[in-house]
Amino acid sequence: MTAAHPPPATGDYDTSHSTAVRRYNHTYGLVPPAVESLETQEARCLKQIARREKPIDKYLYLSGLRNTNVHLFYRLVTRHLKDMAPLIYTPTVGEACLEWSNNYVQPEGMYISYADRGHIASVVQNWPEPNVQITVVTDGSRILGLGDLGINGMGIPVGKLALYVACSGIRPEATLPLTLDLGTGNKEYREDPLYMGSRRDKVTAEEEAEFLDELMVALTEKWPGIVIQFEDFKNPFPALERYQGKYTCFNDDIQGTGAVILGGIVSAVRQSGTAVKDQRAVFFGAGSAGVGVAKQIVEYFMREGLTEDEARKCFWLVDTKGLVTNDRGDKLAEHKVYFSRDDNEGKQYKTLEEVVDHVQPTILMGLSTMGGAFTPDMLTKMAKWNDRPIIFPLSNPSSKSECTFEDAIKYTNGKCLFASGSPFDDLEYNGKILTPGQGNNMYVFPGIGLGTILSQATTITQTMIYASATSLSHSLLPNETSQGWLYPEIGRIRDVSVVVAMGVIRAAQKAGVDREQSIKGMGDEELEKWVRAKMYDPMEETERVEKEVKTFGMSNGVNGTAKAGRGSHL
Ligand SMILES: NC(=O)C1=CN([C@@H]2O[C@H](COP(=O)(O)OP(=O)(O)OC[C@H]3O[C@@H](n4cnc5c(N)ncnc54)[C@H](OP(=O)(O)O)[C@@H]3O)[C@@H](O)[C@H]2O)C=CC1
Ligand SMILES: CC(=O)C(=O)O
Ligand SMILES: [Mg+2]
Repeated sequence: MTAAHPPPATGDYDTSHSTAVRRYNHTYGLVPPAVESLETQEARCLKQIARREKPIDKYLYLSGLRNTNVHLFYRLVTRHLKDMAPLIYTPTVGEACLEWSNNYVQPEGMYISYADRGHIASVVQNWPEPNVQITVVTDGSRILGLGDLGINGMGIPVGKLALYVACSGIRPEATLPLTLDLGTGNKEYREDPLYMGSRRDKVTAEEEAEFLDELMVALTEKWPGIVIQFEDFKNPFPALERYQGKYTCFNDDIQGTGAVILGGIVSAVRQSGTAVKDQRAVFFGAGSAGVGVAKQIVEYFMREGLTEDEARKCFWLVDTKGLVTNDRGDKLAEHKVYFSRDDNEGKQYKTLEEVVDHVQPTILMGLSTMGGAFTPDMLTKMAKWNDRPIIFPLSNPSSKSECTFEDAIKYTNGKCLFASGSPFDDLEYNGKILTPGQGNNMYVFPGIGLGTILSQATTITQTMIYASATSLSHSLLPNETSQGWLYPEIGRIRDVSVVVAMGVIRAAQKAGVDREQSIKGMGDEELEKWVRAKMYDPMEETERVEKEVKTFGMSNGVNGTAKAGRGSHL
């Protein structure tokens, strides 16, 4: 009998590993003989990506890479984030979700069905990784602006967690993409023979609540301290309310988006030249993101000296029925009530156009899922009423953006302060290259997660979320600020995540929800060093494994039974 040894993990097939590591990991002979430099590996990957024309094919290639050579995948993504983010995240992840069941090759994460209620804990036990630190969970019911995609929404937890690893250095094996199969209202999918979820209608809100209660217990019993990020639920407010003081969790669409847009608005308001008290914000979309963003900005306006009522009155929210007012005649969803207007003098404004004309806003915010809703006429008027109109079409993916960067620039004569949810290319205007901001929660959630994990926070407080926004706004470099950018260069996102994580850690300490004792007395410089040292760096992985084998290989023999390749966790 030969001694049993664990099967190789995906990182073990890395062609950058030396012969000694391959022998140690029992992968010798299972990969081509050349021991390759990172540059050679990268050149091959870039060549393979370049020869695929469609973004979805590039996405599928990258998924394959992640599943067969995880560290190489992250080396590529971290070194080329500006080019890779649109392929592994929005907009391409939207297409990947739409076609998830058609393109299925491997699981990518965990699926838990409504039929599993009563024994969710035993399903969770099947996840092979012992040290999960963070999960992104969706029920697939509002995937980007694409509607209810059921379990095809798995692309979102997978994509968000890939950004956690690439942007804030959580180790890949410490992440759990989780999709809840609670039925779907998507009839087309239910009737599609290739759809891989349950073919039942979506469970009721009460059934979902009961299911989530059991899930939260199961997750935290298996992995105490796990950070739970709720993502792309159609109605996420009840769960946030139920769990936010009890578990280490947050809702990315309400709170992460609120924070990232607040981070950008602080600079935009400053550059607009209009005082906070004179800002008038029309929000197209009064859902989780719209209300989440508006609430964060209210808090900012209050810190700038407005009373809560004055701050609240700076917002006009528009949904499918028009301007949200007290006397509209329908029963308002609870989350809309706070912003409902009482100064419309009985008149109802049914369309965005009417509201825009009525309010003459300084800020036009789009979180509506309605691509193209900001018309040339509205954009032109925004430029007529304001020196620097703030135009944020934030819906994802690109096809749902309320306007393009090109149109915003064209119809405001280059005057607007712009950020979109999905990326747009730079463009030349009047001989100048203009760079659009990307107001996407990807600038904050990696830092929120990292800061929460590192401080071992028991809950994620509102002050931690607010700190992520202010830290983001302080993370711009002088050359970025001087060009009028609202968000930092995307390629610097690892550094930005460190700044955000530090802000979150400090806020956790201040709120008294932190448990990591060793960093309590650290100054900022020492803390930053400590945070950076805790981050997974795919560029150092080959060397780290090499060292590990040298150390442990000596005691275990070249074909030792211990396994190299798994890093120590954060
Ligand atoms: N940039 C970023 O980081 C983020 C962007 N988003 C994007 O924001 C969008 C909305 O997300 P979320 O708030 O969670 O979704 P919700 O479903 O919670 O909200 C959508 C809102 O838009 C309104 N709406 C939908 N269709 C129309 C229409 N035809 N006319 C007027 N209003 C309409 C809805 O009205 P009603 O209430 O009447 O149904 C609702 O208020 C998505 O595209 C998502 O991708 C979300 C999170 C982060
Ligand atoms: C970015 C994001 O979270 C969304 O569009 O839902
Ligand atoms: Mg989302």
